[in-house]
Amino acid sequence: MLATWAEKFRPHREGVDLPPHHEQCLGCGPDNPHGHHLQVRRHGDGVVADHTFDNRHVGAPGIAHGGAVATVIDDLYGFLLYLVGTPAVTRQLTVEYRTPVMIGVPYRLQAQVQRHEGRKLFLVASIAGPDGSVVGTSTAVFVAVGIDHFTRERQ
Ligand SMILES: CCCCCCCCCCCCCC(=O)SCCNC(=O)CCNC(=O)[C@H](O)C(C)(C)COP(=O)(O)OP(=O)(O)OC[C@H]1O[C@@H](n2cnc3c(N)ncnc32)[C@H](O)[C@@H]1OP(=O)(O)O
Repeated sequence: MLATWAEKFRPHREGVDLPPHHEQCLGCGPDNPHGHHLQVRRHGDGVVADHTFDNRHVGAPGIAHGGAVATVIDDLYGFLLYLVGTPAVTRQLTVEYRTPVMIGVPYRLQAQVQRHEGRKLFLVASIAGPDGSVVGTSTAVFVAVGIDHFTRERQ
C-alpha cells in the first residue's frame, strides 16, 4: 500500500481523473459502499470535482448532511497533496454553508493551495451549483507528515 501511495505523487495531466487515496476511502474509494466515490481531476494548480449527493447523505429531507459536505471537501483537499508532493493530514477544517446543498443536484467543487508555511498548507475550496452560484466555501490547514504517520501504532 505504501508503494502504491508513493506512486500517486507523479506528475498528473490536466483534466485526467486522479487516483483515489485508497480503495476504501470514505471520500473517494471505489470499493466503499458507504462512500462518496468522489472523482477528482487536476485543474491548473488546483483540483476540481463534479459531485452529486444522494440519499445515503441526507440530513434534513432533500438536503445533504453538513457532515457529508465537509467529508467531501476534506477529501477533495486530500487530492491537492498529489500536486504538492507530500502526504499531509487535516489539522483544521472550516466550512461555511451559505445555502443548502441539495440531494440529487450536481455541484462543482474546487480546491487550491493558498500558501505554504513550513509544514503547514493553507487550503481553500468552494462548492457551486449548476448555475455557478457559490453555495459553500471552506478553508483548511493541513500539516505535512511522513508516511510513518499512517503506519505507526497508536492506542
Ligand atoms: C498507507 C498510506 C495511506 C495513506 C492514506 C492517506 C489518505 C489521505 C486522504 C486524505 C483524506 C482527508 C484528510 C483526512 O481525513 S486526515 C485525517 C484527520 N486528521 C488527523 O487525523 C490529524 C490528527 N492530528 C495529528 O495527527 C497532528 O495534530 C498533526 C500530525 C496534524 C500535527 O502534529 P505535530 O505534532 O506533527 O505538529 P504540531 O502540533 O506541532 O503542529 C504543526 C504546526 O501546525 C501549526 N498549527 C496547528 N494547528 C494550526 C491551525 N489550526 N492553524 C494554523 N497552524 C496550526 C502548529 O503551530 C505547528 O506550527 P509550527 O510551530 O511548526 O510553525
